[in-house]
Amino acid sequence: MIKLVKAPTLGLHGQITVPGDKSISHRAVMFGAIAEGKTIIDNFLMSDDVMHTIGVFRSLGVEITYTDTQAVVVGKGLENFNQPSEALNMGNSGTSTRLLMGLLSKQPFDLNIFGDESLSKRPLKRVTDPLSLMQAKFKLSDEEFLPAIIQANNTLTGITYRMPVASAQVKSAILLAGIQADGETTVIEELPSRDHTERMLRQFGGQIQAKNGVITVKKQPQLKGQHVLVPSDISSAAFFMVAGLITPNSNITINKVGINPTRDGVIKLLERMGADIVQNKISSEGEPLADIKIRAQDLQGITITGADIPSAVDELPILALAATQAVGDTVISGAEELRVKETDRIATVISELTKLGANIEEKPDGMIIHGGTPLHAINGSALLDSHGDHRIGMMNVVASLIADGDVVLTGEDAMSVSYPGFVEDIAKIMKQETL
Ligand SMILES: O=C(O)C1=C[C@@H](OP(=O)(O)O)[C@@H](O)[C@H](O)C1
Ligand SMILES: C=C(OP(=O)(O)O)C(=O)O
Repeated sequence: MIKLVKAPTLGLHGQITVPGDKSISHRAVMFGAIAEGKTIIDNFLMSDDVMHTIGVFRSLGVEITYTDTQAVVVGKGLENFNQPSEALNMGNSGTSTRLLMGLLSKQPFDLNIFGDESLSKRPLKRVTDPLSLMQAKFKLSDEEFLPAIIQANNTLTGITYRMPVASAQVKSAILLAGIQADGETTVIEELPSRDHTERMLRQFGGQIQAKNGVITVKKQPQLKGQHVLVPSDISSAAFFMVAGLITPNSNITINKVGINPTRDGVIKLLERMGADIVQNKISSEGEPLADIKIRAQDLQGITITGADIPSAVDELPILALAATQAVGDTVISGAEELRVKETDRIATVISELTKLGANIEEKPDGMIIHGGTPLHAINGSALLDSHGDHRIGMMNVVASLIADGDVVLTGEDAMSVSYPGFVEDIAKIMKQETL
């Protein structure tokens, strides 16, 4: 349990560099492991989720070493993994689970996989349905959940698959099987989801075609180890963007954030709410980067619909907090995917923010946030809970910056799933009133 503190009246100030991108760090380890030779990954995210991806490949015999911000993977190729002696632990990580169900769907031995309580409630048929059409074989608990077995298999065949949900994890699982399959594999997306898998496959020397939501891969010749520079994670930066906007008198810069257009929905949505966000672009060979400048500002309520969700899917909790401070209502619809994340994020956002006086109506596919509520611990004190969900934990920490009364947070350990050191980094930009 930790005591949370209100920001000083002088606001939040200074520069902050958030850790490396989680989605890209997972993928860099995966591509590094199946490539030939060494992959060096800089600004690597050393978080609980990514450690589970590392753990899986170590169990498969891949040599991986790391320091604070760099990882080195000595690739083995797809056909030389060792049979692990134990079940593979995916921890809390949906990305590890779903991508690896595709990547490891053509191994000569069974792979037992399991995860924590939250991950064991998250749906997997969305990946096993298309992968089974490709002739991969799985056994799921209750035909949907972990623990599961990725069964031994020596054939994969390409398919054409129209995505029923916008999900980069499903798309990536199919593409990672597609690069080992006979024939062509095509994924058709209605709405664009994050394209880090496609970009990284190209960087590792692979061939992929992607145009207007139609993405095609074939069996690849041996990929080659690379030097990967991971951008700072926009999903982590989002907590600082909203903290800077809603905490009076703030003025902060968030350094070298990844602004891939399939991920920058949080910036677009905050701009629609009236935020003036300065993006100083930095030239880079890989993913696009920018320093982002934020000042405290008044915001207006907006309407967020299904088409807005994929590029901001993990940022909806912190956007909901921003909406509690906006003038007017913010209506979020088409966001049913939030119900199958680490928690039901529609329910947990509402349960936590209402403890601080927010006025939010629950809808099956979203919420209506009635803005303009000064946040305060009801009856003077509030016990917030991360519910084991890193993004709910971090939303609570940011909410406490503007909340009156005594606020404490339980389940703070969850934040290390994507951002170890988040509370310490928030403390760094709290300018002391005596300065
Ligand atoms: O591919 C990825 O790295 C991710 C995709 C998204 O999940 P879905 O594919 O389920 O939308 C996102 O919520 C998750 O945090 C990371
Ligand atoms: C949903 C998330 O991750 P994952 O699906 O990898 O557990 C997230 O990071 O918010």
